[in-house]
Amino acid sequence: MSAYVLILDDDADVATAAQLLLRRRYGKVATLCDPAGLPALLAQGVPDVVLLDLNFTPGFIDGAEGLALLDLLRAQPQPPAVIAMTAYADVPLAVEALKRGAGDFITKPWDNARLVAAIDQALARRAALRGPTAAAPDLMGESAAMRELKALIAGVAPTEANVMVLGENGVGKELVARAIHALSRRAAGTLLAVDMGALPESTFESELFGHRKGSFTDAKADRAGRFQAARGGSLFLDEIGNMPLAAQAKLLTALERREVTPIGADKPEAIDVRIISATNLEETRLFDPAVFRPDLLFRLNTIVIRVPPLRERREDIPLLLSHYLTQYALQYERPARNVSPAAMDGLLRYEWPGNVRALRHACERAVILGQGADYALSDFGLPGSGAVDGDDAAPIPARAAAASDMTLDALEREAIASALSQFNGNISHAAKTLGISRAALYRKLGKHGI
Ligand SMILES: Nc1ncnc2c1ncn2[C@@H]1O[C@H](COP(=O)(O)OP(=O)(O)OP(=O)(O)O)[C@@H](O)[C@H]1O
Repeated sequence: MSAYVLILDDDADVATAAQLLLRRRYGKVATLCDPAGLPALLAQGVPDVVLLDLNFTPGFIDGAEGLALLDLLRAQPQPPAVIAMTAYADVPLAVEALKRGAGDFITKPWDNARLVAAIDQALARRAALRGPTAAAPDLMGESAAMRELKALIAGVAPTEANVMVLGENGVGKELVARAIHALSRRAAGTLLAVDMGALPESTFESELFGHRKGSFTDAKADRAGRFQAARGGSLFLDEIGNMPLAAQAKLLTALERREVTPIGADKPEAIDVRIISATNLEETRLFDPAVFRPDLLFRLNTIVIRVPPLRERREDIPLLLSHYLTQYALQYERPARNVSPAAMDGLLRYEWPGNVRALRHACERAVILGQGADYALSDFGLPGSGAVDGDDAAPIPARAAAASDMTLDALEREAIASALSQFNGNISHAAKTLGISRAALYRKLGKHGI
């Protein structure tokens, strides 16, 4: 990650040890042993995090000089997060540092994992302070649940922690993954998405780890795997719960060693990716060792983000409706219309088993097929949403009749939308019904921007 960490310690050995530990993890790690050089260094750029030795001058252990440096750091226009270090487990001094604005403190000799965790947390807090609601602009919703989700994303994004996103079909897990990447220090790198459920076991290693020319019949040239292609960025492993156990073992080895060996290569290659994974598997299934290896789970779910289903944040429905109805009305050049009060009532009460994806498809359908002055509940074509009530206009027009003025492209969209809605957003079932592979369905979803 491209965070800038400064180690301010008069003991050059200590500073170097910390630098060696941290520079593999953070973009820039500088050391400074003479505090007189601090103003000049700050003039060149303020670090994100400073590890500040409080007992700075040898022989002086009251911490006065360290605290003065802390004040100087805190006085910067965009002050760094400061983690105070003390060799003496000097609690009063550490407390004084916390009072003066240090975010955390650790004692020397430090525990490596604790030090890294403290830096990650400091970075997360800084990001959260930048304002969680400004984060994740694509994720719409102002309900308490969505605000909490966005705050969590903003807090977690700048850390290097692997994140597992859980939630039902169509709740927005991929959007969450994209938001995490966009707000992370890897944002300048790529976010590469891999549908783990659609990856055939036979090509699993080649796809993920790459291969060398001639290593098998079809290996006509060297090929980088997804791990190499995402270097410096994030790898989004979608549908992780659908991975066969054998593939899980291979993925685990790569994550444990933090290196992959392309097929036919004699040397492993170090990996530099952050893993964001997602699944719609229920947690009871995910925690079943017969379904998912606990050791792999442990590697992937450092942070778990649960995306709540739409029925648990119904306040977001009007906003999402208005967004998608407007978007599709523009796209299909249809007039802007309101949702009738009765339709709104039905849409608010609907269970939305396919979540936001289903809502989006329902809006598209309503825009294409709706005939009344306002949108009626029946225009949204929700399975089991109940009868059309008094206020609402005509019954749902027959698809065949409406299809005559639709383009082939729009028909394809409509077929995909109704298959997804029929199976509550379940990609595997929808693909089966449409007679195409899951991978092909994903491509079509991308093509239609669904
Ligand atoms: N909060 C939201 N705001 C706006 N659009 C959303 C939101 N959540 C989901 N969507 C839209 O719903 C659709 C499904 O979202 P996404 O692909 O992220 O869901 P998912 O949980 O990854 O689905 P699946 O489990 O089926 O892969 C996308 O079109 C996405 O843009």
